[in-house]
Amino acid sequence: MMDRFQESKRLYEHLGVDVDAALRKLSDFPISMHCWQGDDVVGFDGAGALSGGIQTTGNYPGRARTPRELMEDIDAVLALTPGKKRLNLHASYAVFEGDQVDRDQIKPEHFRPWIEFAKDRGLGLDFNPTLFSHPKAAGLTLSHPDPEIRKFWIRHCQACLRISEVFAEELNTYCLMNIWIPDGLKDIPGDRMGPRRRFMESLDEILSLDYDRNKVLVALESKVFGIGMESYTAGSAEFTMNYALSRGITPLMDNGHYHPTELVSDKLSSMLLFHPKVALHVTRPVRWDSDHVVLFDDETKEIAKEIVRCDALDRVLLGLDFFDASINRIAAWTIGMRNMQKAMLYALLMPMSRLKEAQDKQDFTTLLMLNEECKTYPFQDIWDYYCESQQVPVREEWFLAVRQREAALLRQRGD
Ligand SMILES: C[C@H](O)[C@H](O)[C@@H](O)C(=O)CO
Ligand SMILES: [Mn+2]
Repeated sequence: MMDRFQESKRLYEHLGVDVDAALRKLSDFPISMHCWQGDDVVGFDGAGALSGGIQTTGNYPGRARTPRELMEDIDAVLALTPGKKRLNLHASYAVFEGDQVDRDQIKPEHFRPWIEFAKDRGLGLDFNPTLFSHPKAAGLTLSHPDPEIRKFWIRHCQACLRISEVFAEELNTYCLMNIWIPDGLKDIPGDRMGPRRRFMESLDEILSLDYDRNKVLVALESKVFGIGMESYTAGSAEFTMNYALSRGITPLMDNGHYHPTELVSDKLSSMLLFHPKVALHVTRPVRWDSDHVVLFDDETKEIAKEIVRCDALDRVLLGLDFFDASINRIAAWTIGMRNMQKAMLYALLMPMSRLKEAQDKQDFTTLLMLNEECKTYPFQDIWDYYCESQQVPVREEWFLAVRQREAALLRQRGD
């Protein structure tokens, strides 16, 4: 492998790319791994059916049912994925060793197993209040006309701020706490301003808590529609971008949350001009916000290229967000995590300064030629070398480990 790597490295260097620097940057760039692919976004607080206009489809056997099973599955994926990782939790994954409490009463102690899990693996923890799959989330939450419902979810989000602070303190890294609400309407609204004003006021109350803004980065995730809320969402892109900019929190773009012809890769540079940090949920929408497994496809590569072109590896907080229950969940996670790393490496191996120079000179012929020729450079040799250097399986060898584990897993967990 080393001979192929050295030969391919020379080709990239001839193109003007510093391969060693690319590998170093890649190994330092964290991907936040979403916990919810492992159990179909069910969680452990008895939430029951997934609500909020999102859906997991499929019923492949072996879903993780307990914190221990989910942690085992996360470990299985970590062993197959190169690079730096963080773990992204939802509040509904609280572990109640004593009496269970409602979501507005959760405390850091309810996440102690996760803190120890992350500490033992050198992982940072990111966090999400869970404003769905709950009796008080039957439609609207932070934008609800009933002040008691709003106050419940405000208390929940403030409880999550305290938990996020403890995550950051104990793991000695920031915690990104991302707020997404499902609030929307199935059909044409009679009042678009009211819910958005209430949402804004609820967020202001949440952020009035004296939390450590150096440790906890609050993000706000937009959405354009959901199942059962096709006609209106309170947290539209315009709302979340303006709220985040005006309050100094972090906007989060999920590339499944826009109209089909809109591309997050095209939005990122604009956001980076006005925000110190931008958070992402990289996913794959198919016909709708279907949360398919991330592919090594053009848009995933283009998002990665924009992060590199904008020199924003320390300003873009990248997490994955997909949940596919139709295939082996460990394989789904591993494919998505490895593909995001591949896309970042692919971008880091692009001759960005030459592409920019060609564009600035309006030499669009060279620009097109370079973009196209780069597609057939020996990326695979560099990727294989990277996996080997990160002590993870090369090419499809990771799949053997998944299949070997699956048989025992299915005997233990059944359907
Ligand atoms: C589980 C996540 O909070 C959820 O997927 C959210 O990020 C989203 O994208 C909803 O469509
Ligand atoms: Mn998302």
